Amino acid sequence: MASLSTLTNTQYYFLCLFIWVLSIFLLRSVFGKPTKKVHLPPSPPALPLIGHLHLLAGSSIYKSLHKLSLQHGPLFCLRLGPYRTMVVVSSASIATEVFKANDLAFSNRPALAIEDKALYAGAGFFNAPYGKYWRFMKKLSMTQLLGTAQIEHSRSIRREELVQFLCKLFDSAQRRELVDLGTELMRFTNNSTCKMAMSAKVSGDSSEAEQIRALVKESLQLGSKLYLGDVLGPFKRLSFWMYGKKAIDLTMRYDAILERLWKEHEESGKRDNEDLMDILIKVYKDEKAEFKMTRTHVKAFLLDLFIAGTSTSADIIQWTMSELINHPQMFKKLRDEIVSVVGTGTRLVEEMDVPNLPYLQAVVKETLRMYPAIAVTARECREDCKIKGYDISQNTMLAINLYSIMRDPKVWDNPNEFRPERFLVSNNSKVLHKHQNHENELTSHQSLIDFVPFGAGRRGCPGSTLAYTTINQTIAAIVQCFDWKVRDGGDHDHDQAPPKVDMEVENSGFGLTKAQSLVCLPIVHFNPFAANSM
Ligand code: HEM
Repeated sequence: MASLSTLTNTQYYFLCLFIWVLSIFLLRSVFGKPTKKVHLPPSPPALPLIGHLHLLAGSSIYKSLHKLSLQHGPLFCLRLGPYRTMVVVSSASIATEVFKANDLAFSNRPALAIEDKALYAGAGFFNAPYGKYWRFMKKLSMTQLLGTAQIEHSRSIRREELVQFLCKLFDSAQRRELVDLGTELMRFTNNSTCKMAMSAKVSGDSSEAEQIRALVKESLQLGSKLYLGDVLGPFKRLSFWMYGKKAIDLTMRYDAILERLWKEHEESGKRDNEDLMDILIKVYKDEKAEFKMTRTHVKAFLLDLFIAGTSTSADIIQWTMSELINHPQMFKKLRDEIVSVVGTGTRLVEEMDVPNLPYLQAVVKETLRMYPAIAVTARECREDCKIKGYDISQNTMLAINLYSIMRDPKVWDNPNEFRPERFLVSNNSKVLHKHQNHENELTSHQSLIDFVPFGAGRRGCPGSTLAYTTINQTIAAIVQCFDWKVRDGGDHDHDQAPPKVDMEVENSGFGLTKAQSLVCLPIVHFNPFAANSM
């Protein structure tokens, strides 16, 4: 008989269905029907027991929710099985009400189905309930771990890894070899994060970074199944029965790497180049710290950083390069801008050049708008509240569709068109819009929250500055150094337009991932590592 952990998705769905049938009758017979009358947001017709779950099957969650919002409006309500209600937000004006007036009420996240048992779930920061631990870690993240000083401090690590990445591309270019840019970018962002976080080895047979890359990939796959287990309501811990062994095995492998690195950090004593693990160990040992972190808290936080920060940045760089290859005039405009700041044939573009490259920043923002790496963010309501006059009760799950908000035609002209200029004050301007959010006035004193690739409010992404830093410089360097030719089978007629990058999106998961990795040929335009160029 197949072990429970090897159940296919279909078998898993049927098992869930069976458990609902059983549990609904048990619970209804014990507790009866709720009596309180609430004014809920509109809702599509539901099926018995499963509610609206069938409407979410077969496609990426953001796509299914976006489609439903076109029929049912920017605020609607879905029933996920008999126990869970999910309210879906799909417009900038409602998101503004959530993130501004009700930010505190929506500052919890739904808990994972196997909480406390694996993946350090109970101790993680990403899923931590709003409370003493989350507030302590948020402050630590913003002031030390992911703050500007630490980002500055780790600049040389990012540059070293970027040079390694570019050298690989120069190598392929010399051999006229196609490069799988998607895979190489994932390796690059992972290596950078591993080194910045805990000075991990990124090359050789025992590369810790390679092991972590594999673990992060497995965690992401498992994570989406564990979130599904949430619809089992009071029985959600049963999903531990199905995926618990896998999750524990994964945690143990990750734990072994971290414990080894922790020991190395303690043995090496005080170091000049403090990484995140050094800072976390210091806080862990600090008897006077506002919150007493456990060893598990430290490890869980580092795991969160890897899961939240590596594939997201790699995906955005890959989408940006795909759009630039498909829009040669934008590629040229960006390269001209870089040359105007850095000069020709002198040096590699650096992080410090980015503030002088507004078009680069606009290109990256436009990619983040069109291809959010996390397309839907989930929150949970901490207390009864109202949105647009509708009742949202405590524990209701809130799905904020960042994709829909950033494609809202009421706010964005031609939202499906890639047009970086929209982020500049005027078409040929060299000035970016001042605020992160696109400037639209809701009232004279309340601006609309409509640019949300990193979410918003207190649970917004604490890694956005690091992400912008990595993405901007990497794109600038790739454009400065290489021209790109898309794989075309070699028989391409030179009178025709060059082949385009396939922009299809993978039909699963929480974000917009490219269905096909970007495979193309780098052609050297400028090599800053050639003699006398650095
Ligand atoms: C392009 C890159 C990235 C994107 C698009 C992105 C996007 C997001 C989004 C949408 C959220 C949820 C926000 C919300 O609920 O309002 C989030 C949360 C988070 N992100 Fe990022 N992120 C990126 C990079 C990073 C990096 C580099 C790190 C750290 C190294 C990071 C760490 C986190 C953490 C820890 C949270 C949880 C925050 C909390 O619950 O309080 N992210 N991110």
